[in-house]
Amino acid sequence: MSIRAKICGLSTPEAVDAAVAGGASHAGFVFYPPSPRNLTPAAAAGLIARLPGHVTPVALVVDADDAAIEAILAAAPVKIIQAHGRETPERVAAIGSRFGLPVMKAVGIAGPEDVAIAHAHEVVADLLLLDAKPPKKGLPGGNGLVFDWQLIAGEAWKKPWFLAGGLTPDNVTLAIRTAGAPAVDVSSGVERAPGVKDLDLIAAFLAAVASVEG
Ligand SMILES: O=C(O)c1ccccc1NCC(=O)[C@H](O)[C@H](O)COP(=O)(O)O
Repeated sequence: MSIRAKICGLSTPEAVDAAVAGGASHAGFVFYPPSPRNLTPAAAAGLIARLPGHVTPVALVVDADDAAIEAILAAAPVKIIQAHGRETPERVAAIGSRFGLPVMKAVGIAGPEDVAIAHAHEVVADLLLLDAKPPKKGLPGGNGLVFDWQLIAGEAWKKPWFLAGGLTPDNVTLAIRTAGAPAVDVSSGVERAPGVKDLDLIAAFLAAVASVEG
């Protein structure tokens, strides 16, 4: 089976089209005002309209309350909610049942204790995204930081999962092989400046992923 790839933090039609052309399975849209990749729900809706049916639109939120998620869903027809803050398993379950959409819980991994936290989340989350732990100050994700893939090598997961954190066209092949990842997620590694996607890097990343035997 081929490795799936999500390009996150898309904010222009050109970048969306490059993700689709390169074979991305998921397209991520950030709804978090401090981020350089933040979008309004209306702007995201315009970008989602460009996606063919086989590319799944994902809304990335950070500790969002129900009203904020409602406002996103009222305008933007996303199919997965990516919870990328400090959401507890209880909050992840509540988001899923309130909005009737799959929830992908992002968990920062820096040590074995974080792997245990990810396993606690897989009981309620529909998907997991295993990412680098963010710095104490700054954005809770999208920082281009790599974590030690050996921490999850050989780990068995009950839910579908994505490997994230500092992936690039140059390291994604080794990352997939080391972590045994069935899917990957990238943002900074396909940018030429924070929030500015590079179309050639998107193509190179997706070509590297496609070249890995699943
Ligand atoms: O991208 C952001 O600005 C962002 C803001 C707040 C929380 C998460 C954010 N991004 C997460 C991602 O883009 C990805 O899901 C993933 O963490 C990969 O990021 P990167 O290391 O930049 O490839």
